[in-house]
Amino acid sequence: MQFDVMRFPSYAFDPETGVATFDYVLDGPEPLEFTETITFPVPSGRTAPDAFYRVLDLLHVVAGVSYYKVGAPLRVLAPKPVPPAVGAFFTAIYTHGLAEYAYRNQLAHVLDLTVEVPAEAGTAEPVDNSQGRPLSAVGGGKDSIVTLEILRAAGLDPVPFSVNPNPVIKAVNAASGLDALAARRQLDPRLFELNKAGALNGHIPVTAINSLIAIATAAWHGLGPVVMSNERSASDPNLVWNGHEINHQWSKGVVAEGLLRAAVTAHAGLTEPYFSLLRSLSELHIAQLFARHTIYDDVVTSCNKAFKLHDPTVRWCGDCPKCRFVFLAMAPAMDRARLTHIFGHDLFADPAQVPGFLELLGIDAHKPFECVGEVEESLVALAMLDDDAPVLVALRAAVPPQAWAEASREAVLTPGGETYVPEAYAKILDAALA
Ligand SMILES: CC(=O)N[C@H]1[C@@H](OP(=O)(O)OP(=O)(O)OC[C@H]2O[C@@H](n3ccc(=O)[nH]c3=O)[C@H](O)[C@@H]2O)O[C@H](CO)[C@@H](O)[C@@H]1O[C@H](C)C(=O)N[C@@H](C)C(=O)N[C@@H](CCC(=O)O)C(=O)O
Ligand SMILES: Nc1ncnc2c1ncn2[C@@H]1O[C@H](COP(=O)(O)OP(=O)(O)OP(=O)(O)O)[C@@H](O)[C@H]1O
Repeated sequence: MQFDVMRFPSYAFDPETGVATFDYVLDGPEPLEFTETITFPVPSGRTAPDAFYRVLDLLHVVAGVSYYKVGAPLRVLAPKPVPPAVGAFFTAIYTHGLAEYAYRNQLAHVLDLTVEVPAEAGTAEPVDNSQGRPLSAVGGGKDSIVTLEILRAAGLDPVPFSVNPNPVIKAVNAASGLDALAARRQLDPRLFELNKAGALNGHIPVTAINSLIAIATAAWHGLGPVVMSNERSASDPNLVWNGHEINHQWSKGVVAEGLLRAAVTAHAGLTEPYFSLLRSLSELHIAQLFARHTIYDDVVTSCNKAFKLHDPTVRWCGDCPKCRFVFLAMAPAMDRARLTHIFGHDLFADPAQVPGFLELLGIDAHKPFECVGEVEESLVALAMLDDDAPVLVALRAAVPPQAWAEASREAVLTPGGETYVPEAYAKILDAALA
């Protein structure tokens, strides 16, 4: 299959049902057409404001990555004039956001794309949304639980929100006792047929898509900022290829956060659209904060296999990089019985897990293409554990002396780095960390 250009013919939105449909074309000798459907929760008695439609303009282009990856055409033509900040955001989504896909499929041209916009538009009138109730994105894992509980403890009355909540997310919301909002996202089923037939495939920047759906929902429901739980280490690349950083978690990183905020403010006017409350924290630090909340122990699930569209696991699979990393990160903050209860497995008792843990410790391979923390975090977590579980004994023996010396507990557990957290929320975070 060969395609010259990707186009975005139109999108439609019905405020009665909350259904938005986004059309895409991969143009070439044999064009392919796709339609993605997103169903927003409908608020009672609120007309969708201009800002909502303007966020849909951004979502239309960003959600196109799932279809772009079928053919990787050389050109991507955005549908309407937008401010320069939006053009920069689109290009970053199609290059950095698809970098892992480009690397795995050896498609160097993807990293050099520029999304073409028809003309430059002016910026939108400001819409002050900073004082509304926060919409708190919930993914079912430990990070968003920590954010939800910090916001709740500060009396901010957060609204939990998820895209396609699966049983894990529903159970987390039930455990929180808060009323949640949800949006439905349906990929064009044709994509799955093409995948079965061997079309190009790979990772897409899903957090950017979920984030824009969350911002549109907040705008329609008259809520305040969308609060994410993306950690410091999400900005850390997996490897460098042809001079480009390849980061599985790029759309969770701080650069993506800044570009997305700037694009939404420029095009939709929202003055405080979106930030990650946990940006300054390591995963290890977040795991320590999670350990304070036992009410989620029967439901919290970070394993990505539980979030597959087809044949998901019920909870933790117990044998993937993410399970291993979160197990290691939580281990210093709770006793082994509680940890084993949460995971349904004791990963430190199983010697078959040793090679996977060695990857996390930076021995033998690059950081896995998964949502796992930095090598230093894994080393510090290991150094904080002093019992003789078989896996821990093997890992201690394998770590070279200089690696221990370079891993600083203080650096890992001290908040730091660039963030976009507004002042009022920064005070709340400080209080939670005190
Ligand atoms: C659940 C999961 O980890 N999925 C990744 C996996 O896809 P798989 O085929 O095993 O399962 P499905 O997710 O059910 O996908 C079925 C097909 O649909 C395509 N697709 C899915 C969602 C979408 O928005 N667009 C799509 O085109 C997908 O490509 C499949 O063909 O492997 C894929 C290839 O590496 C990954 O792209 C799948 O990742 C999902 C998009 C996903 O939701 N993953 C999150 C759990 C995830 O990775 N989150 C990151 C966040 C960073 C980021 O925003 O990039 C993280 O936790 O680090
Ligand atoms: N289905 C979803 N709907 C809305 N937001 C989501 C969804 N899945 C993930 N997110 C959000 O995207 C961000 C990254 O997700 P991620 O999976 O890393 O977080 P998590 O589930 O809270 O924690 P963990 O890292 O333990 O899995 C988080 O802010 C999370 O709340």
